Amino acid sequence: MGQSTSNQELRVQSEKPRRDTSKYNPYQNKIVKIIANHSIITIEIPDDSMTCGWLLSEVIRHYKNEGSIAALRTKESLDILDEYLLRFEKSLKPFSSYEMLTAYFSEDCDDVGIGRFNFLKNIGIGKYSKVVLSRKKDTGILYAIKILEKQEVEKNNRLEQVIAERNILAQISHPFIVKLHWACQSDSQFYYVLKYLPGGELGFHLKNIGRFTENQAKFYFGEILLALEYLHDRNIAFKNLKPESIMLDIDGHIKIIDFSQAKSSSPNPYLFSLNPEDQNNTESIIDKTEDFYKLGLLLYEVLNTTKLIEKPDNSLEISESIFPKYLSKDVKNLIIRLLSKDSLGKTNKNLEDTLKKPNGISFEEIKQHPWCQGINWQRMLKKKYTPPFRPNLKKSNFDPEIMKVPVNLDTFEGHEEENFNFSSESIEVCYWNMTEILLSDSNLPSERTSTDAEETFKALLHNKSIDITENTTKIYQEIQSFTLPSHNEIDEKKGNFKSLSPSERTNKVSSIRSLLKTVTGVHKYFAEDQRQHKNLESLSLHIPDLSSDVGKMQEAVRKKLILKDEN
Ligand SMILES: Nc1ncnc2c1ncn2[C@@H]1O[C@H](COP(=O)(O)OP(=O)(O)OP(=O)(O)O)[C@@H](O)[C@H]1O
Repeated sequence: MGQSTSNQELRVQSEKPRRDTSKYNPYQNKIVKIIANHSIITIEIPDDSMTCGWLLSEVIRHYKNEGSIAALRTKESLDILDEYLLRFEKSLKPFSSYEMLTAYFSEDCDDVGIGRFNFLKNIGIGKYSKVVLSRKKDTGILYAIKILEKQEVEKNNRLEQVIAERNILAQISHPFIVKLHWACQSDSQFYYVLKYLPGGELGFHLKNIGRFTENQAKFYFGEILLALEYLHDRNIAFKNLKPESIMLDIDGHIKIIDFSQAKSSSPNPYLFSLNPEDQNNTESIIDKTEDFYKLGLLLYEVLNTTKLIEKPDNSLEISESIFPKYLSKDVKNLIIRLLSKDSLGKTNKNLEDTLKKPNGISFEEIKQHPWCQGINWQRMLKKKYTPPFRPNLKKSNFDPEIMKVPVNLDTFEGHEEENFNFSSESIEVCYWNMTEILLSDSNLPSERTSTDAEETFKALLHNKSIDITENTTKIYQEIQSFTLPSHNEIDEKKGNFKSLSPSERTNKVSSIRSLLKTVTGVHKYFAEDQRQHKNLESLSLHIPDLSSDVGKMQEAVRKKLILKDEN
């Protein structure tokens, strides 16, 4: 390592990307200062296209002291901006000049359980659980950890439901549903390690705003409907739809959380006999009907300043008078259709019809309903519509009272509850493997098939609110078709690299690289970029153990970016 720089201020002019200097550039370069141990690193941001990934890589490149920087965070630990800094593809625009940030140093951790995390603060208190914002010690990534007391679970006879919640979350992957990364346990608690959603509850924003306009409500309704459709297609009933179970991600798109009431029935209801007496089937229809009904209540609630209250017999009085005058005829009609509890085939002729249209309305009918005209459902699924509301990046979206409650946790590892522990790492390892293949110059031999990977990255890139972990399932599928063919197969394999001419190959590799640069925010990764920067030399990359999480990918990117000692 070079000479010690502690207690010294490092002032580093970052290499600016090539641009046409003949044109006048009125942009005033922003300065960001990063406290790393006892030194301060000053980075000049050349322009607004620079990303959080780029900033992190610059800081790592310039830091020469002990320790490995894993992430950046705000000085005052503002949770939403801390999460923003971890999303590599995000622009540095929201940061003002002379912003002061702090480096987070990777902590070694051999623990395989909940000890891998540092608990930061309470962000939610539910009926059965508390939710704590936590940072993974090695990667610096933030997660929301939902914690349930085993004693309480037992007392309320909820073990079956707790395991069901874990099983359901482990098998699903959808842009509008929270992702479960790990499930683990101690002697006294269960933990679900979930993706952290810094935008707060929809209910929290609804309270602040009062009510949504029909257009705003349509956006949320559409994203929720797609999540419900995905669940019902897999025979999962959510059963817990309310503004508090819908959270906003950093861009304002929704994610459904809280599967504490969810129920999963037979994988295929049509495998059941069509006997209306069939207990399971009937229950499954009722559960799904409940989702439509609650969707109706939710739509009413977000458009009004009040909730619809059920009578003691659980019925609702539905008439024109319950609707305020400003609502359109179409939305009133849709709410009434959704609130109809006519689910058990009273009007449907047989059970098969009922299964397709659980409460007299099907997903297709809702999508075709006049109020939903104009929604392009494919666009909606790809998050192409701009959210009506973007969470404030400068202030927390969580209840300050809850955050004041101190975090007090027992982390003793204890006996295993069968079927509880879970890890999404295998999927992430595949993501890592693929990234490694694409990143490594020497590892791009002719026999690799690049098309699937390229398509994946393209798809990721087109989705503006790209979220690396959210796309891991898709990437997992892609990696399956990205296996290295045996030598005998190489020549026969159509579409592989070998079948491309040298110039086609170069084009393909360079397009994959440019996609990857955009995705990771790391712009000076490859040898050809590095040649332009004398100081930058790629270190040979050796990651002995790939059985870790996506953070390894970041670590590898960082390692490659470490500057060779200038002396
Ligand atoms: N992934 C997440 N990111 C950020 N905050 C979250 C996340 N998951 C939950 N929370 C916060 O924690 C609160 C409680 O979580 P959740 O609703 O899952 O718990 P619960 O005990 O099942 O609650 P309920 O009382 O609704 O049954 C949520 O309302 C939300 O504010």
